[in-house]
Parts: sequence; C-alpha cells; structure tokens
Amino acid sequence: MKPDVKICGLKSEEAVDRAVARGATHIGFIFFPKSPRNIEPAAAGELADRVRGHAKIVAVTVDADTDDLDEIVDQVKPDYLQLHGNESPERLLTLKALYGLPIIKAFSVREASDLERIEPYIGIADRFLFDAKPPKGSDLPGGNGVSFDWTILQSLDADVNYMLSGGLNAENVGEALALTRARAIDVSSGVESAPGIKDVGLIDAFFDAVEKAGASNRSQRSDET
Ligand SMILES: O=C(O)c1ccccc1N[C@@H]1O[C@H](COP(=O)(O)O)[C@@H](O)[C@H]1O
Repeated sequence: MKPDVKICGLKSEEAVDRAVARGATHIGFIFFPKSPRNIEPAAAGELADRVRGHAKIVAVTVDADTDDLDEIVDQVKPDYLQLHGNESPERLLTLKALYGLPIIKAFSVREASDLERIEPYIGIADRFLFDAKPPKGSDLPGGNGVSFDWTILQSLDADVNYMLSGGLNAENVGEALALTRARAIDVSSGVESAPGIKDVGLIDAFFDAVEKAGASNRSQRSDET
C-alpha cells in the first residue's frame, strides 16, 4: 500500500504545487514564530486554496493559544490540526469540540518507553506523529532534520495510526519504510536546500525514493508467497 506523504513547512507556490503534483496527500504549514518555516495565516490560506481538495491541509502549532488557533482555522481552513507541543489530552478534547477538526498529536521519541506517552491520547488523537527528540540547544520541537531508531516502532500495536517523521530524506526513506511499514510519512528539512527553503529537485527525489521503496516492498512480498 502506498503511504500517505506529508510535505511540511511549505511557504512558496512552487513548492506547494510540486508537492501536490508529485502526490503529497498532506501539506503542512508551520505556525511557530521561532521556525524558519513560520508562515502568516493569511499567506498559508492563499497557498492552501491552490490545492484544497487535492491534498489535506495540516496546520502545525506548538502549544498555541485559542486566539491564535481561531485565526489559523479561520484563514487557513485546515483539514487537520497538528499539535507539536505539550498539549494535554484535555486540551485536545477542547480543541476538537471548538473546531471539529481531526488532530495529529506529535510525540518525540528516543527509546521504546517514550511510546508509552501516547496511552492517555488513544481514542482522542486521530493520528499520532513520531518525531526525534530535538538536539540540545535547538529552539524547535520539530523540523530539526534528526531521525531516531525506527525499529522502536516495531513494538507498537498494528492498529496504532501514526505518521513517521524526523530527518527523513530521499536517501533514508526506503529503509524507514522497510523497517516500520509506516502507513504515513512526513518530511520537512529533507526536502530543503537551506532551513525553510524547499527545493523542488529534492521534493522530486523524495517521491522517487518513496515510489522505489513501494516497488521493492511489493516484489519482496511476492517473493515471500
Ligand atoms: O518544521 C518546523 O520548523 C517545525 C516547527 C515546530 C514544530 C514542528 C515543526 N516541524 C515538524 O517536524 C517534523 C520533522 O521535520 P524534519 O523532517 O525532521 O525537518 C515534521 O513533522 C514537521 O511537521
């Protein structure tokens, strides 16, 4: 099965158009002022309008307050909220009631015990997202281009609906998919020429690698039967 692919941290028409033309199922906009990918809600709304209906629009926030979220939801009309901070299960319930939107809850992972943190969110978050822990000194909870030991995810129950992220790129996404059989992947830094600058050549290379991984997994499965 083809994985969902989210290209995150988009800021230009060129990058949005290429991501969706290559088959991105989700595109993400970052609303976090410290990020080189931060975008104003009005500008994100215009980019979202170019591809609405062709890819799901994801608004990524970090412990955002309700006033900021009101503006983001109003201007961007996202299909999902991605919460990349320390939002509690109660906060997710409040936001679901307020906006009626499905929520992707991000967790940072270094070791298997980190996965236990999803338990209170099961049945509340619509999808989980696993990212690496930020390196020391980083101001960003995500978007650091750092990966974690993907084999940790093999211990998860098969019905946990998650997106794999953190340091994915054209060189490593095939291995990540083979090791985890993730049904959804998310990339930001790995398709950039510099922090916050998406590169259409790298977007192409990423999708080429995902397609190649799909072909190789399919042939492996038919060898096994
Ligand atoms: O990309 C950012 O700047 C960012 C800022 C704040 C929260 C999340 C952010 N990005 C998310 O980080 C992951 C992985 O990114 P990368 O591929 O390792 O660069 C991805 O989920 C982005 O949504």
